[in-house]
Amino acid sequence: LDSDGPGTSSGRRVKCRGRRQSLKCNPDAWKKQCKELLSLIYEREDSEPFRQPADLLSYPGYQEQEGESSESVVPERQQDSSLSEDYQDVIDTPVDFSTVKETLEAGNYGSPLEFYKDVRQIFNNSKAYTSNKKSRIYSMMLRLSALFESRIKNIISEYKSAIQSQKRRRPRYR
Ligand SMILES: Cc1ccc(C(=O)N2CCN(C(=O)NCC(F)(F)F)CC2)o1
Repeated sequence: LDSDGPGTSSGRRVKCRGRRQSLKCNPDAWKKQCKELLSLIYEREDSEPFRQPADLLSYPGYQEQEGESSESVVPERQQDSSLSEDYQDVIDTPVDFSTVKETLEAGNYGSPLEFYKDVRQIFNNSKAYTSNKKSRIYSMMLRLSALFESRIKNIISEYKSAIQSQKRRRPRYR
């Protein structure tokens, strides 16, 4: 992501002379691009487990129902050790796509790098929480992460070169 791209080391990036909106020079273009990427993620079924905060309530039957005898039949899923520990005990920084979406729409990300950091936390939490690399949710995360990484790298490199070309140009007096 750090490669400057052609023509930026020596002279000015003539591509960005005075036409910010249409070319790859608009340092604010990343916001719309990240919103579009987030919509694409929401369209994927793979994102379903990551669209709202994870907690054991989302797994009905994992909580002792009121008045249920202590020898309640354990749903067979509970035997999957990957879910036996409380999510909040394992994960220090819970984050899901609904919080990322809110932050982006509120304009509370200063750059696509901050957006990238939060989304990567979603994926890292899933890696940390699973104890079974074959679990369905983990495999959903892997597919979603591959899609995300393939799209975010261009958003970030365009943002970085827009910033670079902004630094080299003469200050414009409004
Ligand atoms: C078995 C396994 C391995 C890794 C994960 C994982 O990444 N989790 C835990 C479950 N989870 C939710 O509980 N999500 C909330 C709702 F409502 F979608 F279920 C998503 C995050 O889970």
